[in-house]
Amino acid sequence: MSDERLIAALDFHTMENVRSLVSVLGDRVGYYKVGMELFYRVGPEAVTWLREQGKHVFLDLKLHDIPNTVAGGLCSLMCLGASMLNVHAGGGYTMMKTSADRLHEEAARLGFVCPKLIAVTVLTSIGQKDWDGLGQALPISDAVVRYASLAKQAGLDGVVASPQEAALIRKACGPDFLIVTPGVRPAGASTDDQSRIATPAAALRAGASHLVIGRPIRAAADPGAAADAILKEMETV
Ligand SMILES: O=c1ccn([C@@H]2O[C@H](COP(=O)(O)O)[C@@H](O)[C@H]2O)c(=O)[nH]1
Repeated sequence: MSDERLIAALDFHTMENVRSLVSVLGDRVGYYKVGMELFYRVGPEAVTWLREQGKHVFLDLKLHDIPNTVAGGLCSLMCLGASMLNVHAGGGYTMMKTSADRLHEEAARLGFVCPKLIAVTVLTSIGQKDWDGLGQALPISDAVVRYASLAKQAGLDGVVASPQEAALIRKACGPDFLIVTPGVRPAGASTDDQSRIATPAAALRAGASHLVIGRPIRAAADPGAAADAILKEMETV
């Protein structure tokens, strides 16, 4: 059976690819991530089709705009039935608070189950060189914890962060806060464009609640076997 701590990223641009991978993975995976590549090409069908297959969906569109615009966008996306939506914490406390408040109000008004709302802290592709180029004053890990604490104060359910910051976030934000970690790579796998990475077991041990894994499964010669190996490693934690 599936382990709902594993979220498989469907970074495809056709539904044919989606249907094929979901069929190969079968009951192993119950939670999928729909991101920009798929949603911008295919649209809402990507989410509604997965929901019809009984899968949970993290709709990872990383909204980043002024408070009213992000809140309105989230209320529109909520109608698709995803279990989790996200915004960029860099939009600030007011944007996150307005978003969380409006999403809860709209869900109550429509009688929907409110999706979890999480905030992207510092992208897992950002390494020290990129960070320095942005002229940031704080170390990456301090900035991530600061964003996570702001997200919690604003009423969000959790954050997206690298597994390397999971332990610090867990300490700062408590046991119920969602810590969704991309940048997860089985030992020896290609890092691709990710910078702040850890293995599945290390991410869970550090306190991640969910692991987002794309290419290590999707691009494997045998995606079913790759998912089985990851799930087996996750079972050890
Ligand atoms: O900081 C972030 C936020 C989101 N992502 C997304 O997660 C997956 C990771 O895919 P891999 O193939 O396992 O690298 C991808 O869809 C990203 O958009 C992230 O990597 N980092």
